[in-house]
Amino acid sequence: MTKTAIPPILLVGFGKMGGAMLAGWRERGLAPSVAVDPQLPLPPGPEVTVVADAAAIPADFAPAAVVLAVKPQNAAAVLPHYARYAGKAVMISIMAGRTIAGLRAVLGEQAAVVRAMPNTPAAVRQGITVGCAGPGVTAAQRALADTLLSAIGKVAWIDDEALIDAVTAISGGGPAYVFLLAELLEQAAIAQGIPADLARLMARQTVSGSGALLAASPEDAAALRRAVTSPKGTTERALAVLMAEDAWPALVPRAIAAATERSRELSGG
Ligand SMILES: NC(=O)C1=CN([C@@H]2O[C@H](COP(=O)(O)OP(=O)(O)OC[C@H]3O[C@@H](n4cnc5c(N)ncnc54)[C@H](OP(=O)(O)O)[C@@H]3O)[C@@H](O)[C@H]2O)C=CC1
Ligand SMILES: O=C(O)[C@@H]1CCC=N1
Repeated sequence: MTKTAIPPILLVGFGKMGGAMLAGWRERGLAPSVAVDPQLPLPPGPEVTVVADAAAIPADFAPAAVVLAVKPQNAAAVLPHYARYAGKAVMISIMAGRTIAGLRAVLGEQAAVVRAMPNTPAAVRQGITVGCAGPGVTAAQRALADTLLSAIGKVAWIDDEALIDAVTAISGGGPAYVFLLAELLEQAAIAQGIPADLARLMARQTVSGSGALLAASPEDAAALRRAVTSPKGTTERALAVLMAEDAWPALVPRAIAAATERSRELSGG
């Protein structure tokens, strides 16, 4: 018998993030669901009916949750087609920047909206999602959202919606910064004369192995960093470059501030 831990979902936008969430839900056991995307990507499996637009959703389909995973710039055009589910299903938006008030202005005041910010490790159920429940979200709806989001990784809830812009910058986009590090390590290895295949393996395994160690260890990140850094050794030399005042300690906060500001800009446009 198929395990269905996840109730029927209507997934609107089946791109990189929506697709990653769907992969996580399917692995967990997904009740028959519908995904809408004009791209009609590869059939994702028998439990998901893929349709090109809202008009093609079976009339009798009654989702427990509608997950809005289109680009924020498409929200104004796409959302009105889903207002008919508001008041019945909990509406879970993962769109960067789009506020609960802005979503309810389009979906109707009866819409129970959860604004959530996941990340792509959801595809392997290693994501982190931070959620914020809007007005009218019942305890049962919040519990349902928690079930859905827990199926793709860790979940935290906050009351102050304004913090979601910074969440977007840190954990929403964070995987990109980690993947950039893997790219740069690989390139630096090649520049030092290491064969490309080995450079790729070393970079990937160093990033994923460090992540696994961080996840498994009770130590904080700084302690794990110090454990690598032998006094007067090689790592110390590299960290002197990376931790210089104008290097990562300045660049990372600047990058996060830029992304946070962009999330705020996306609230309206
Ligand atoms: N990527 C990430 O790591 C994260 C993304 N997010 C948020 O998730 C959302 C999606 O991002 P992402 O997956 O990267 O973007 P994608 O462009 O990969 O996915 C969005 C998908 O929605 C499709 N789409 C466009 N119009 C409609 C429509 N009318 N109905 C249904 N689907 C439609 C797009 O098709 P087409 O290409 O033709 O437009 C595309 O396939 C964004 O709001 C983003 O802010 C949140 C956290 C992390
Ligand atoms: O780059 C973006 O706008 C989205 C939100 C967080 C990750 N990707």
